[in-house]
Amino acid sequence: MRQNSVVKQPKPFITLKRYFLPARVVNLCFLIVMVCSTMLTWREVIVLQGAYVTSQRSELGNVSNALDMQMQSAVDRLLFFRNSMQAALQTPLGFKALSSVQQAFRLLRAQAQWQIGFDNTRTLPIYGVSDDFVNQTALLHRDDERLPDELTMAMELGYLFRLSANASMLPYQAYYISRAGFYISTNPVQSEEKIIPTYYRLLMRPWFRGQQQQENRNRGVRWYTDQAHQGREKSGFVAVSIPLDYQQYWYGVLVLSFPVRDINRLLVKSREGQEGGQYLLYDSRFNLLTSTLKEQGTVSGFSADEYNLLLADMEHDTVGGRHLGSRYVSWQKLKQFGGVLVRIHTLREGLTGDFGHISIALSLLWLLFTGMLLFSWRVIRRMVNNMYSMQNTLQWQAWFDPLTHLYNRGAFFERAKILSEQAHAENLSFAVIQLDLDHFKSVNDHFGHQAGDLVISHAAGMISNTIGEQDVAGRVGGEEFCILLPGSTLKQAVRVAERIRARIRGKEILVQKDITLHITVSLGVCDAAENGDYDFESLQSVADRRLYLAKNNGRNQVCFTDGEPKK
Ligand SMILES: Nc1nc2c(ncn2[C@@H]2O[C@H](COP(=O)(O)OP(=O)(O)OP(=O)(O)O)[C@@H](O)[C@H]2O)c(=O)[nH]1
Repeated sequence: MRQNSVVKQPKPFITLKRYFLPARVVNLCFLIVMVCSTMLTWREVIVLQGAYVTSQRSELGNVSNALDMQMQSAVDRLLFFRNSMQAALQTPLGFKALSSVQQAFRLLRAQAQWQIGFDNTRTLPIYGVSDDFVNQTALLHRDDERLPDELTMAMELGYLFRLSANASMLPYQAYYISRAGFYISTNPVQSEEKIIPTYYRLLMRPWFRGQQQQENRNRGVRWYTDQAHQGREKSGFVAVSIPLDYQQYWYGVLVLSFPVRDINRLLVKSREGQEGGQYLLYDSRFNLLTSTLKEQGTVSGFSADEYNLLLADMEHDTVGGRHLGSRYVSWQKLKQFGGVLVRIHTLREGLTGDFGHISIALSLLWLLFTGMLLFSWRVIRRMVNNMYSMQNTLQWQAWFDPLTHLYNRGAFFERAKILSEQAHAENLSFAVIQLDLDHFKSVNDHFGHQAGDLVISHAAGMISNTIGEQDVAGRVGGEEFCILLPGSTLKQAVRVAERIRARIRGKEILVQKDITLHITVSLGVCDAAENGDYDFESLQSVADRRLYLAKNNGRNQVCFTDGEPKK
């Protein structure tokens, strides 16, 4: 017997209702809100991350542009010096003072080391070595014809070196190293015995050796770098040099050298005003030149794997960045000497900066929102579940009788109307059984109301178990039941009624401790075919009339005619 609904609903609607249970709808809504809020927060995080990366690159860009500018101006100066020197060689000045330099040289040239300190407030001293030193050293050559002009040119250059003395952010040392066994420098020697070692060291530098004809065929500007080794920080440099040639003769080399320690100072200074971050400067082969890390000069700042990852990135781009563990590493190739400036920003630095504060606030907001969402989801889920079960209970109570679990009178009549109309429309037979417990009052009177209830519910159980799937039973009065049998003829309905009567009669009901009862029922049966009338109320009144015929005739029997009932 189907008892789930009085009014039949279309199948798709029932399926939809099953899937869209209120609890499921609540789950779905909250899930959508949570996914959307998480996606929105995630989007914010991505935008924030983009802004962070941009800020890192811009900080790095500022420093690397400053470095590049310093080095570009060094190149400009170098070219200016070279052109001035060529002009000086072409048109030597005829000042008397300058010719005294040549005289001084003639007197000193045989000495192991010498210095011509002429007009030191205007120009720079010339430091030199002996003829023997020059003769014994490959690459050096003292050409007596060219020497006078070169010496006066050197004095003029000293004047220019002084004029352009360092006012720049990045100090440099300027040198002219002549192949004729002398040099001038903005970095004066402390004592005369240092002239030979200094000159020798300058000759050994790649910036000098690298300017030989076969090494630098187009005779242009060349950059050279040397790492600052541990404990020998002073030795590191980034230098730009150019050969001085005139009338196909290689006179010497002009060099502007940036000591690594000064570059380091510039990098340390650049960090001021920035939100943390450390800088590492690498040469074109990605060897560390200097870094602002504490362990400066001793570490590259990266593990071998990280180092290789960065190298791979740098193969194709001139600027980039990536997260390495908890650090963000941005890098930019410098235009001037092929070096790479790297900025490392740690998570700790990031968290204490603006982006960190915004990220923390964003995460906390998301956590708060999600927490509140989950909390309200639990509350609403519980409320919806309670309301749903309450609604089901109320609905059940509106349709069903709590004692027998059969349709109550109102719901049964509604259902009966629908089923009788359906049977009529489909021209099906339609039978009705009206049933009443016999002498039920005496059960109440003898054994109490509770025992009476027990008897009623037992009788209802037996009715339910006896009727077919398509049949519908309802409790239409205190101990009165009605059964609809759509598709059953009168004969079939009488057989069902008989079965019910026999079963109830045969059942021993325990009403009190040690007390059992046998009860009987009287039944009236009719069907629509008898009068061709499908109106349920008419059918029920016929069945009721026959029920009373059965009662009058002695009870415990089925009556299906309006004449003499049949026992
Ligand atoms: N225990 C109990 N008794 C009920 C309930 N509803 C109605 N009754 C009682 O059922 C009895 C019906 O008695 P009557 O209508 O006089 O009929 P009867 O005693 O069954 O006798 P006949 O129908 O003539 O065989 C009344 O005493 C009602 O109080 C119920 O829900 N529980």
